[in-house]
Amino acid sequence: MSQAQPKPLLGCIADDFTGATDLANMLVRGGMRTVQTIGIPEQIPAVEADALVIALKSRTIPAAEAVEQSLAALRWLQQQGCTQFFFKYCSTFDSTDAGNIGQVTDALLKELGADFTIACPAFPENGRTIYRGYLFVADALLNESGMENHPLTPMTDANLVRVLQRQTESKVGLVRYDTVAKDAAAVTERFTALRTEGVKMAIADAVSDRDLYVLGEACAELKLVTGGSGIALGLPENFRRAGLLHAAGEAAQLPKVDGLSVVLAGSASKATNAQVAEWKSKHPAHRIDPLALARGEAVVAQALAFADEHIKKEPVLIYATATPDEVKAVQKELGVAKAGHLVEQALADIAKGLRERGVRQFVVAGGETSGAVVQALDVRALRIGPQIDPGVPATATLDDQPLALALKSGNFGSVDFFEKALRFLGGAKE
Ligand SMILES: Nc1ncnc2c1ncn2[C@@H]1O[C@H](COP(=O)(O)OP(=O)(O)OP(=O)(O)O)[C@@H](O)[C@H]1O
Ligand SMILES: O=C(O)[C@@H](O)C(=O)CO
Repeated sequence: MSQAQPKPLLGCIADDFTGATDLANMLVRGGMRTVQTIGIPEQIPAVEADALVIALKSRTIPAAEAVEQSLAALRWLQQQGCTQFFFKYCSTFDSTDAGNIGQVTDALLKELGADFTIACPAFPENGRTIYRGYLFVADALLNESGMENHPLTPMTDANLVRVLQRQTESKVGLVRYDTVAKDAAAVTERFTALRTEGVKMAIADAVSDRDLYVLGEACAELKLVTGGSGIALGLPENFRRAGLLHAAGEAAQLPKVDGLSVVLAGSASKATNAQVAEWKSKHPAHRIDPLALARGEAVVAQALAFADEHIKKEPVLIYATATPDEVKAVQKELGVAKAGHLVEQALADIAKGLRERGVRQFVVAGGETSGAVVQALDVRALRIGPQIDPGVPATATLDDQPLALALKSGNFGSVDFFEKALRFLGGAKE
């Protein structure tokens, strides 16, 4: 961004890569031209943007490191001229008692000299709603939704006030549904009351997009907003109302990217398991085995040899996706962190090998997995394009020879998502 260009308005810090594209997708839908960077960029992307989203990989690293990286990202965004800031985490509040949502929020508030923010992971379009502080995934409480089996951040308590309180010494409060059901003025009044009670962060109930628009409007004056992508629904309108957002026309245009295509899945979520099964019933697929990786077998070379047999004719899926029981068995043998790292590294190496073979369109399932893959592909920044499914846009790298990427959060996407995403990356509009 040169000095002559208008400054970005909203600066966002996301704790994982697919979460970043999810948020960017929401902002683009609201008419904000959005650029996502992979980590804090060394060079400023030379494009105009109303919102900047920095994708970190800080969800499951030690809290002190997550704080340090998030603060560095905040300072960079401040230097670019952003005036409001957003900390994006998962719509299923993925974290452990060790962090990192509470600690990062505390640090960002302090750095901004702010005394209050909300914490709202609700995303009704994808089935995440919050009532009386309890998070539901579709019809189930969070701790009965399958998220209790997550490989890295098992969620065993659906009461988000309790979950967040365990991650911070600041007082955590609640903006109840009865207030949100009124209007933005009632919510703002509640913010004031909570501040008086010494509350620094408040979980906000929301069961519909209407609630998110109300909350978004009430957040207009907050320096920091935290949550899932849903709470960003109402933010573009605040800038428009203030006469700051002039972007006209299409915020979601991408260059055309030709080349071979693949799907890489390292997510073990329910949705990804179903998507893998659907793909396998129709197309070539190859499974990578974490235990074979641990034994030092040539798993990457085998996967690339499989790809060589097929990719010139049709796209392939390479996956580590397994059932919760299979994942648990592997983790018992290798340890959670080692199992995750081995699989991520293998998929990252496979992605590099595939690019050398002419692959230009990558669909990647899983936030940690996407992080590993985009780092391996040396991706620096992404332009965000049209939505494929709620929470997942098509994207293209900001390079002379762009790659087309769809980075899917583990639990997002319809059962035929992989095929649909490849159609989008190939330039189709649906
Ligand atoms: N078969 C397996 N055994 C053990 N670990 C696995 C296996 N398959 C995947 N993993 C690991 O599980 C983790 C899944 O995390 P990832 O963030 O990629 O997916 P997700 O949690 O479903 O997605 P999101 O974070 O977007 O919700 C990764 O570290 C991955 O390497
Ligand atoms: O909010 C979500 O559910 C996703 O964007 C995500 O962060 C999953 O990793």
